[in-house]
Amino acid sequence: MEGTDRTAITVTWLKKHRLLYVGATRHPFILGIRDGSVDISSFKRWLGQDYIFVRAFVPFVASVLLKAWKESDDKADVDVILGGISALNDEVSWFKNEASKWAVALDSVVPQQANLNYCRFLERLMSPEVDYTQAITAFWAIETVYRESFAHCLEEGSRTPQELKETCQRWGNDGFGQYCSSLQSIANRRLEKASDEVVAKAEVNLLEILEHEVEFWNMSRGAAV
Ligand SMILES: Cc1ncc(CN)c(N)n1
Repeated sequence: MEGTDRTAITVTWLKKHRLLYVGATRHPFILGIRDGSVDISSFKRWLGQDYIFVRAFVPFVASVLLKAWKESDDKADVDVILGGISALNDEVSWFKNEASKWAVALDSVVPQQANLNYCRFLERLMSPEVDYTQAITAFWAIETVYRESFAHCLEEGSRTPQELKETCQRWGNDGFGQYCSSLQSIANRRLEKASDEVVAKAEVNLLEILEHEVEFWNMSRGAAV
């Protein structure tokens, strides 16, 4: 059907790796927020650790912007990524506010191993050997896990506690959903034109991202790291 992209590569991947995707987006930590059973100390641990992650995410997104500017076949990509950087700027301020609300001392949070591993992976993705197609696909995947996870906490039937709703809105709102769709369209467009080697690498990166996301949620729940 004209205008309908039935074979978008990212959609095929999410079906192929459904179990892992569901593991990353329907993790017990998220389900605990959604049904109200979440342990607030877990939430606070997640908050402190995610602040560290987001700070490491900023240079990664800046590297994606640079690659888009140099390599993209569509100038509009830079605008979408710039919007992401602007949202990240708000996100950093939000973390600081939220941390003071919950009495989490961000300066004394020590990054846990799962966080360090994920940040190291981001650094690998920043390397010049990783091309724009791989970088934008990874960017889409990382944002989408949060979008899908937190949107689930706001869907009908959820019993998310009032004091956690704003957190869920941050990534679960429709605007963030639109932004993730824009990233997905860019990723699909690039993947369709990419070599088999780049497509294969991007798929491996997606799997690694989903694994890191699961580990990140595990860490928040206080699992051994
Ligand atoms: C671990 C993690 N993954 C994704 C996001 C979304 N920016 C985040 N803040 N933290």
